[in-house]
Amino acid sequence: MWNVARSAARSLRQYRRFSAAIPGPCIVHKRGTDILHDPWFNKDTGFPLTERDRLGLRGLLPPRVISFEQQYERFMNSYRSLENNTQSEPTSVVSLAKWRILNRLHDRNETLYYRVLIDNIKDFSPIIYTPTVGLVCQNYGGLFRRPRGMYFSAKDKGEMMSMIYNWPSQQVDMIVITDGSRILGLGDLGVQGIGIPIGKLDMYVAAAGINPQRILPVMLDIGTNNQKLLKDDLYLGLRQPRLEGDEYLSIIDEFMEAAYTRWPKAIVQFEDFQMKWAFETLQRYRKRFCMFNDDIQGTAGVALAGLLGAVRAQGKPLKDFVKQKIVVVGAGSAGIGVLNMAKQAVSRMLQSSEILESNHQFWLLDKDGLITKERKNIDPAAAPYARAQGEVEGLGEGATLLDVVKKVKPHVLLGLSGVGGVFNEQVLKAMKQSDSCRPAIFAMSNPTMNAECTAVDAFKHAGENIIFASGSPFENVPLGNGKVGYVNQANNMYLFPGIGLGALLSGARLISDGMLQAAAECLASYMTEEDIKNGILFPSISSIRHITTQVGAAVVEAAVAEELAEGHGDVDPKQLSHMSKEDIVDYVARNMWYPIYNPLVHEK
Ligand SMILES: NC(=O)c1ccc[n+]([C@@H]2O[C@H](COP(=O)([O-])OP(=O)(O)OC[C@H]3O[C@@H](n4cnc5c(N)ncnc54)[C@H](O)[C@@H]3O)[C@@H](O)[C@H]2O)c1
Ligand SMILES: O=C(O)C[C@H](O)C(=O)O
Ligand SMILES: [Mg+2]
Repeated sequence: MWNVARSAARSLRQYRRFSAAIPGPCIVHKRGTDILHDPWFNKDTGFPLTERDRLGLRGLLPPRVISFEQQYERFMNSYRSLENNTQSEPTSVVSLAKWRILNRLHDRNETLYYRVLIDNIKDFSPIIYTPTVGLVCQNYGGLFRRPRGMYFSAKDKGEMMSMIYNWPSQQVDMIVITDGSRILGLGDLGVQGIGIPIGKLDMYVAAAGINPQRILPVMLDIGTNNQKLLKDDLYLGLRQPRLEGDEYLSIIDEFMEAAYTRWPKAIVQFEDFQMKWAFETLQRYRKRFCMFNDDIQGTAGVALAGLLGAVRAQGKPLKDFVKQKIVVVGAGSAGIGVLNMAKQAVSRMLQSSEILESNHQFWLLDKDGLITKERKNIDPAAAPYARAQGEVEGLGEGATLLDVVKKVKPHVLLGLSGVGGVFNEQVLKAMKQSDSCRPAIFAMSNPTMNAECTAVDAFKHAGENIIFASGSPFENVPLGNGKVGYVNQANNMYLFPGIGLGALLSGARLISDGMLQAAAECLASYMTEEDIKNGILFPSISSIRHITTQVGAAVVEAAVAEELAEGHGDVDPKQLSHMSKEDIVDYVARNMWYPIYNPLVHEK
C-alpha cells in the first residue's frame, strides 16, 4: 500500500512538472488543522467538500464553500475600505496598515496572497517592496509577529550545516541573503534588514513565477554598528558590534557551504551588503557558486538599459553612448557597479581598449566630492574612475556636485548616493545647460525620502524636456496644457527576477558577465521608439511578469551559448542547446509558477 502511494506521488510530481499551468494535484504530508495552519496549503473557506473529507477537515470549517474568486473579492474589498478609512492619516501610517493587511494574508494563505499581488502589482509593490519595506525594516521589532525565512547568527558558527536542515522545504531554488549592513539608503539596520530578502523574494514569486515553497529569505546576523539598536532592549538581533575581517568571512563561507550542500542547484542573491563586503563576497563566490550581487550587478543592468534609452530619446544612434558624459553621484556598490557595466558597454561598442584608459565620459563623486587621482586612500573599486587633477579647468579633487555639473554639462546625472535631496535646486537648474538636447536625471536612491530629488523638483528646475527616473515610485508630473512629465522607475526589480529565473532554468554553473549583459540588453530593447520618444525608458511594472519571462529567456540563451548551462529538472543541456529563441521563451513561461488552488492529495 505504502509503495503504491509512493509511486502515485512520484507520478503526480512528474505530472506537475509538465503541466505548470494546469491545476495539477499537490502532495501534502499533513492533515486536519495542520493544513489550515500552513499558508502553503491553506485555502481557508475554499476547501471543497471532497477535499475536506479526504484531509480530515470536515467540521473544522464553516459549512459553506467560498470560491477563490469570492475570497479574492472579499480581500480586495477590505483593502479598499482600509484605503477609504485612512485617507486623512499620515502616509507612513497608511502604508504600514496596508503592509499589515497584506502580511496577514501572506501568513495565512499564500496562494491567495500571491494572486492578489500578481494582479495588483503596481499598487502593491510599493507596499511589499520599496518604499514601504524600508519603513517595515525600521519598525521590525514592533511589527514582528511570526518569523519568516531563516536567521543565522555569529553565535551559530559551526552549526549551520545542521541548521540548514531545519528549513521545512525539500527543494529551494532561490535564496536572498543580507547581513543588514546597508538597507536601502537607511544604513545599518542589523537583523531588521530581513524585510529586504522577504520583499525581494515576493518579487521573485510575483514577477518570475518562482514557487513560493522554494524560496528562502536569509538573515546573516553578524552584529550591528547601529548604536540605537545596540541600546534597544527589544532589539531582536545580536547585541554586539559587527564582526570584521576573517571572522566575518568565515560566517558567510559557512552559510554558503551549508546552503549549497543541501541545495546544490539553488541561486543565491546577495542583497544590501555594505560596499566592502558586497565586492569582496562577489569576487570570493562568483566562480564557485551560482550567485550574484543585486545591488552591484542587477542595478548596473537596469541603469545601463536606462542610459541606452536616454541616448535613443535624444534621437541619436546607440553607438553615441560612447560620447555621453555621465556624472555618477555615489561611489558605492551600486554607483561603481553601474560604471563597471557602462564601461564594458563602451568597450564593446568601440571594440578597443583605447577609451578604457581615459574613461573620459565618466565623472564620479562621493561624500567628499569629485574623485580624482589626488584622492588619499582611494577605494580600489573607485580608482579606475578617478579623474586626473585639473583635467577640466577649475575642477580639482573634491569639487562640489554643482561645480561638476556646471563645468562638465553632463548628458546624464545619476544618483546612487542614498542621500535625499543632493540634486538640489541649483544642481537641477545647472542641468539646463547640459550638452544634451534631452538631459537625463536618474535619482535612483531608495526609499523615497532618500531619492536625490523628487520628480516634481526635477521637472520644475531642470526643465520639462528632461528624462526622469527614480528608484522608488513617484507619480507622473502634470506639466500643464495636458502634458505630463513621465516618471520611470529605474529599479533593479526589472532585472533580478529574470537573472535568477534564467540562471535557475538553465541550471547555470555560475552567473557570468555575458548572462548579465544579455539581461540588460533584453530590457534595453523592450521599449518601442514611440515610448522612448515620450520619455518612457522602462515598461510599466504591471507587465513585469512578461518582461521577466523575456529577460529570463535571454539569460538562459546566454548561459547555453557560454556552455554554462547544466540543465534543469528533466531538461538536459543538449535539449536546451537545441531550443530556438521562441522555444526558450516558451520553456521559461511554462516553468513559471502561478497561484491557483491545486487539489491536495495526502501522503504520509
Ligand atoms: N534603484 C535601484 O535599483 C538601486 C539599486 C541599488 C542601490 N540603490 C540605492 O542606492 C543607494 C546607494 O547604495 P550603495 O549600495 O551604492 O551604497 P553605499 O553605501 O555602498 O554607497 C553610497 C555612496 O554614496 C556616497 N555619498 C554619501 N553622501 C554623499 C553625498 N552627499 N554626495 C555624494 N555622494 C555621497 C558615499 O560616499 C558612497 O560612495 C541606496 O540608497 C540604495 O537604496 C538603488
Ligand atoms: O531594494 C530596492 O528597491 C533596490 C535596491 O536593491 C536597493 O538596495 O535600493
Ligand atoms: Mg538592494
